[in-house]
Amino acid sequence: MPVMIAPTSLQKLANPEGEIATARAASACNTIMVLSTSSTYSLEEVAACCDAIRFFQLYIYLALPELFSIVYKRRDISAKLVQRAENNGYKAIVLTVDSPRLGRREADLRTNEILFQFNVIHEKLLLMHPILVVPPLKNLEGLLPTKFVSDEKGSGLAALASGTLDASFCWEDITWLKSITNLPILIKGVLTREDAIKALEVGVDGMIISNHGGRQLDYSPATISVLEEVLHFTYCC
Ligand SMILES: Cc1cc2nc3c(=O)[nH]c(=O)nc-3n(C[C@H](O)[C@H](O)[C@H](O)COP(=O)(O)O)c2cc1C
Repeated sequence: MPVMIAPTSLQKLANPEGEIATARAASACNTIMVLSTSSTYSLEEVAACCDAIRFFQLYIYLALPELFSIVYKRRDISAKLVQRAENNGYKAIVLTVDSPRLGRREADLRTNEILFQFNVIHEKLLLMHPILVVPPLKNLEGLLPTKFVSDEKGSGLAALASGTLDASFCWEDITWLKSITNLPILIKGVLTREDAIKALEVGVDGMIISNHGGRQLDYSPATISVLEEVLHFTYCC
């Protein structure tokens, strides 16, 4: 069965129905939908609007450093998301492991985008900074502070990611993830044979070979060029 990954909140800028439209299309085409943590419709809303088989894509969170002087891990946030996915009939967790940091977003740097709104949209700010204002990330309402303001320069999106995503998440943490859910766990972002071996050792149920669109780490190999290496290994096991 084909799998469709709904890319996130930015989708809503192109289509006001965002992931709801993707979910309906997935139902109609008998396709599995993977809903992003960062979706603009909540995982409950998406579950209520379609009978497609749905997986939930998970990021692992930190507290925002702007509001807490010490950065600390917020596994509780990820755990709550996993619980909600389970309660709402999602059939697997897709753990994204390839974007501990965002890439150098040159378009953001060029436009000197200075402000990024997290969970809040102010019309006035939209007029001042029409380049990128991300719509509210509904899955995180009540779990993370609602407002995030980036540094004066650079990509607000990259600042948000480095301030909220836990770049220290490692193989041992998959044991933790497995301990909090009975859902199968897929990891998204495997690109090497070594990582595929490690993934099986820690007990993941599936892998998505991906370089996140080639837009995070510089010099990531093209997915097609590593496919054979990873698949060959998997078939051999
Ligand atoms: C606008 C946009 C938003 C994305 N958001 C997410 C996301 O929230 N979570 C995620 O795991 N991947 C996200 N991705 C990456 C895609 O899921 C996917 O990995 C990428 O388009 C490359 O496709 P591939 O994985 O088939 O190589 C996003 C991609 C784009 C273009």
